[in-house]
Amino acid sequence: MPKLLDNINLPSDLRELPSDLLKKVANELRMEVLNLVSNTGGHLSSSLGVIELTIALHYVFNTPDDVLIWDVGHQSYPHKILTGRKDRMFTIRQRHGISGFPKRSESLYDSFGTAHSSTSISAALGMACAARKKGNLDRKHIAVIGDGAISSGMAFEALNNAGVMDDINLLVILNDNHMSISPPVGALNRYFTYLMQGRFYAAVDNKVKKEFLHTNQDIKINNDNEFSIKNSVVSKTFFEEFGFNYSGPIDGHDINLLVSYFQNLKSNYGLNFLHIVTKKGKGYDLAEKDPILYHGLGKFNLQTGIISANKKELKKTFSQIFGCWICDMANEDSNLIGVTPAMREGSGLVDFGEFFPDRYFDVGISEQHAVTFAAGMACDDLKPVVAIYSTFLQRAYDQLIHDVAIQNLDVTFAIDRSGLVGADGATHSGNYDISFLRCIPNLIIATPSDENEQRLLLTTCYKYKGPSAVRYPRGEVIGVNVSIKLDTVKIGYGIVRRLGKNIVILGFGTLVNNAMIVANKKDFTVADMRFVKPLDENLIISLAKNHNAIVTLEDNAILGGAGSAVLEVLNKNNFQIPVLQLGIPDRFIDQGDLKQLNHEIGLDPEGIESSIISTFKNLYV
Ligand SMILES: Cc1ncc(C[n+]2csc(CCOP(=O)(O)OP(=O)(O)O)c2C)c(N)n1
Ligand SMILES: CC(=O)[C@@H](O)[C@H](O)COP(=O)(O)O
Ligand SMILES: [Mg+2]
Repeated sequence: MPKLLDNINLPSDLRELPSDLLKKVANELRMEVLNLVSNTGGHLSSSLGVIELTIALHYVFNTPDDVLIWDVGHQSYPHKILTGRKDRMFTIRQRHGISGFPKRSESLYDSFGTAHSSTSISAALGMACAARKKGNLDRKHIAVIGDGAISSGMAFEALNNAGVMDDINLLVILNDNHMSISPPVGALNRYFTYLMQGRFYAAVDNKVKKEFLHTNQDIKINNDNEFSIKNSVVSKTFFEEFGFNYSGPIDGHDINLLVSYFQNLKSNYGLNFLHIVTKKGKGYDLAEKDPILYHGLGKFNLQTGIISANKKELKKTFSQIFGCWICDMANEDSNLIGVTPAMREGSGLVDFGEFFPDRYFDVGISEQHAVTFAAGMACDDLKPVVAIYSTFLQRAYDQLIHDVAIQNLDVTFAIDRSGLVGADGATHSGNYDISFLRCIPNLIIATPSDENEQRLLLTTCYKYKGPSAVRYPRGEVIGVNVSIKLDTVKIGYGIVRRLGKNIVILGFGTLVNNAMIVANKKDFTVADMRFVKPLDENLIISLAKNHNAIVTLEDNAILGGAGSAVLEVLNKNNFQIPVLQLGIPDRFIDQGDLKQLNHEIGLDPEGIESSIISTFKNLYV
């Protein structure tokens, strides 16, 4: 059967259709996304939840002239399919393929690059101000933001700013699916439920209503599946108080309803806020039932869904090792507190949250708050561990310096996803943490080379009374035995893993294992430096004295990283020796398979060996 989607390559094609065919387009688009992600992997649940919204937006608004910004952007797959990329979607998240997030360089329809959350309202507001200045009063600026993303401070800063601006053509659409990656947290979420209670809305799928409200004890759904509303009157909403014209909540899966709302809003110049309710994973039963599992995933079989592999056969991940460690440490120390800014599953904190509910805090997408919140607890002798992705810690840099380090507070940062992350690409790479952390006084920085070292260094840093950070990469561990003890090592000391000759490789983090492969072949020396700060100066100088050249190796940006720290030590000691710095080159590295990326930037064993040979060919033969 010919599909409508076959003839839709751009939103202009969509706009040719009568509105009664849009439901059919939605069914086809949903199948297209499902088929795609089952073959490529990617962000599924969120994309399935915005099928009708995406179609209605492109149908009514004049994209790309009207600006459309997807917050986080992990839900942009249907948008990409409708905006000229349908035939290349099979390359999504792969090297040189389509990005998993909106990207300005990829399409005119991607008005703003997103991936880190809660930026959409600020960016849309900025563009709206620019349009006002240029006298372009027709352009609409639309920010689509989820109930998770809108809870972040940055979104509020933008709303606050927008609320006092005149002549701004801005539409904020809150896509409220009652989920972040994990179940929603925080009072704002409670407020959204309250809005649902107070503002009865027509024609919403009762299944959606019921599930949306199931956490709220006050709401009863009677026999004919309607609400008996306890607090049935909401006077002015929070968003109206901010100066927005609020409408909703409406059913975000009713495509005709969305179209009629958008047609009204299109001609309504000013600050508009539309609250829609959707279901994460909509239309794929398995994802509806378990939107967390189907949030971001690898390839899977559409019929059977994700089949969990035999756990014994799989290597653990560094996040799982952290998850075990924090439970063990919490058993030993009742002052330990675990904090996550909305990354419970990814950070390995599911068990900790279950076993220690009183000591577990998911603070929502609020990295800045997470860090200062931990600092506050540390003032009262609690021992917070902030589990955070390297890329998201960037958001909380000032809090780390101003609230933790200057006051020398005892906060441990468990920094996951350091180095390149693969399919999420440049926006999510943790390439900068060594560079941005090592200039902060008081802070200890550890770089474990394997899972046993990870546990040792986590315990060491945790027991240190002051700020500390342990960074480890995304994905599988190396495969060494892990001691179940909670042992510590001496802070600021590295260890020589292999004694060879001529050239010494000073390794930071898991790349030490690649260094060992090269060194075993070429008879070089390898030191696992363990700490970037304090750096083992004595070890560096003594190894420098006994070798002809030094190679530094790290999965951090080459600029300002651990290699630079080694150069500073040599310089301070007036030591002259050739040094080759190996690390992540000074450019943004887009998505791709991690192995392939490491090969491309010369950080796999072959690349390391060939860099050393070409640089030092005269020094070791
Ligand atoms: C600053 C930042 N912190 C954390 C994340 C990780 N993250 C990606 S999507 C997501 C949940 C977003 O929830 P919501 O906005 O409600 O969108 P939904 O997935 O429900 O559609 C989180 C926490 C991120 N992308 N950016
Ligand atoms: C969109 C987003 O920011 C997250 O979903 C992220 O993609 C998770 O990454 P991991 O798969 O590394 O947990
Ligand atoms: Mg959500």
